[in-house]
Amino acid sequence: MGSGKSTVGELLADRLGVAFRDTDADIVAAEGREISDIFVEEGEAHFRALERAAVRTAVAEHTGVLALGGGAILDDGTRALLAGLPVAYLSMEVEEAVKRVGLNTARPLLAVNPRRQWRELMDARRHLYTDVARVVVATDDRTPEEVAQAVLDALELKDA
Ligand SMILES: Nc1ncnc2c1ncn2[C@@H]1O[C@H](COP(=O)(O)OP(=O)(O)O)[C@@H](O)[C@H]1O
Ligand SMILES: O=C(O)C1=C[C@@H](OP(=O)(O)O)[C@@H](O)[C@H](O)C1
Ligand SMILES: [Mg+2]
Repeated sequence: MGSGKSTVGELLADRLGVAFRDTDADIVAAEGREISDIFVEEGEAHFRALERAAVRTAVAEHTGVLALGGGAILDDGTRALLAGLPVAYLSMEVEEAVKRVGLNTARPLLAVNPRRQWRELMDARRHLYTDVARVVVATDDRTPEEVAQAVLDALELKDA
């Protein structure tokens, strides 16, 4: 959360001259309510199922850059959908995460004690990110434009 998937994904799509999609935005549009409302009203398991369906649809019908939510990799089915695709893991340290999204209530999983919650989430998730990703790009001391360039370089992609 907050590593820049949505921001950098859009920049990357511009650089590549392809379309951009974001599964969180797809879910909000399809459900007609915010992510935080889905978590509160129906819980995380339900959100992960909606997310899996959104990833399945996007992978099937979209050509371009796709940003996922940070917890998408927790779901076995979602990880299976990503197998073999050029997935980039945008990493950062906890202090940078707190600066970027620390008290942002749009992210329900960080709503209370963001530093501790972010550490706990990362302890549970780090190995899944590195398993699924083809490349890892550190974002801490880079602007979004620099991150996009680093992803292009790491995946050996060329500008449009
Ligand atoms: N490389 C960066 N440096 C500084 N701030 C960033 C960077 N990437 C993203 N941000 C900011 O961090 C916040 C979260 O970015 P976002 O793209 O929504 O992350 P994600 O989709 O991974 O949760 C936004 O306010 C965004 O402007
Ligand atoms: O890490 C997570 O579990 C989540 C990350 C969010 O997306 P971003 O990673 O784009 O913030 C969003 O899908 C939801 O709040 C849950
Ligand atoms: Mg996002």
